[in-house]
Amino acid sequence: MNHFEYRDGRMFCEDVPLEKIAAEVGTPVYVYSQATLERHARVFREGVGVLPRVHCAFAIKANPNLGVLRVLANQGYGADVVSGGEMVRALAAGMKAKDILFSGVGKTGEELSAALDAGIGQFNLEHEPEGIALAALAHEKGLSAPAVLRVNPDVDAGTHAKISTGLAENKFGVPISEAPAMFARLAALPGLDMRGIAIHIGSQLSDLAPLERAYTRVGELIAELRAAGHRISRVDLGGGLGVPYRPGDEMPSPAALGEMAARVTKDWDVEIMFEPGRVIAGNAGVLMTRVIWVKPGIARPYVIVDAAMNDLARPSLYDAYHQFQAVRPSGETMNANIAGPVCETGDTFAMDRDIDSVASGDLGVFLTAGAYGATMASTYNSRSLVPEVLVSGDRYAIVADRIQAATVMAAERVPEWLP
Ligand SMILES: Cc1ncc(COP(=O)(O)O)c(C=O)c1O
Ligand SMILES: N[C@@H](CCCC[NH3+])C(=O)O
Repeated sequence: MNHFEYRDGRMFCEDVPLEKIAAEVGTPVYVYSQATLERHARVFREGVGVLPRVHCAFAIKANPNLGVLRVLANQGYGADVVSGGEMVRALAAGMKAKDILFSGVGKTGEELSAALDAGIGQFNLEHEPEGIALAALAHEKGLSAPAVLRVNPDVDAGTHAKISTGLAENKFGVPISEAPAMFARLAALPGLDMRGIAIHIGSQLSDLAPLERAYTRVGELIAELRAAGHRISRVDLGGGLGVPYRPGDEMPSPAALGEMAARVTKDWDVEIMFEPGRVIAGNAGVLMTRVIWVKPGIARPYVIVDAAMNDLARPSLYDAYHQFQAVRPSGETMNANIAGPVCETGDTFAMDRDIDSVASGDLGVFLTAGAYGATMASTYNSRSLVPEVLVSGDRYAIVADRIQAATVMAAERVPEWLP
């Protein structure tokens, strides 16, 4: 069931007309459906639930809003975090420290120390010096840090180059060929409790085959590590499942992922972690915007909307496609470019696209904006930071305020030596 649907010719999120949110909160604004978040969380958990021992940690970089995180915490999700800031959010949202795992190639000593103090459940080590530093910090505190080694399986995930993470040339993980010797050295350190292996080969994967190749390589590595006498109790299989952005896009389901993972891992006898991000949040949110002008262009008009690349960076960053729909469609269509007000030629959301006809003042939405949307927003061009709204049934709450340029400016100052 889709929780963004038209009723009487206008788009609703659950039982709230989007026009009401636009009138009361203004635009641009992100709108999330709690029911969709809950459904996605349940469907993913049930899909991978065919594995005997499995934990789900939401990759909170996809959507770190506190309200959204609370919904997922209530669904039993832990968190995959990549910074001290994300850890603080996960804890504030009610996720238990033991259900938090810490990924990322550049964890600082300060972040590692804070995570040890918080008692998080798993450190995903990205290279040996990081493991040595963590071991020393933990030993000093009289602790033993639960850790897994992230390996780079050198598998082409078949996704956009900028969101591919499992190729040898990418910065993530250690070469799988070097993993056995490195694992042995790390396991020998006091202060580290080396429990297993982690991988994550990329995001927006539309095919399970690269994941299956990567999992298979991990299976071979586990056998090798066990043969060398290591106890392997945990494997983190990362995230990456894609979502449909365009009408007709077909993506593997969580159930298909679960079936494949159960088959490949059947003899592993370990706890399995998953770190889904986009598949949980992507289609649970839209970015609502108002048309400012329809400006004539050479081949087709530019629909200038009040959202811009600073609010939703994916189209300008990855040429990503986000479907545009009018909140109150007239039934007519037009061929147009859609652009924002930012002073960059690349501040476009769509070029040469057939869309619902819109005119100045009309509302529209960019779909599938719940993941890597608001979280990547900035205040470029001194625009406000975009607000976020969570809908549940016929209620809505503003879960992130619009931060005005003046508020951002209040944190800046002119040095006293300047006249
Ligand atoms: C280590 C790690 N885990 C999980 C994710 C979440 O990925 P996705 O949103 O594609 O599920 C990412 C982002 O690609 C990541 O880097
Ligand atoms: N920001 C990317 C995903 C990055 C995944 C993080 N490892 C996107 O919008 O598609």
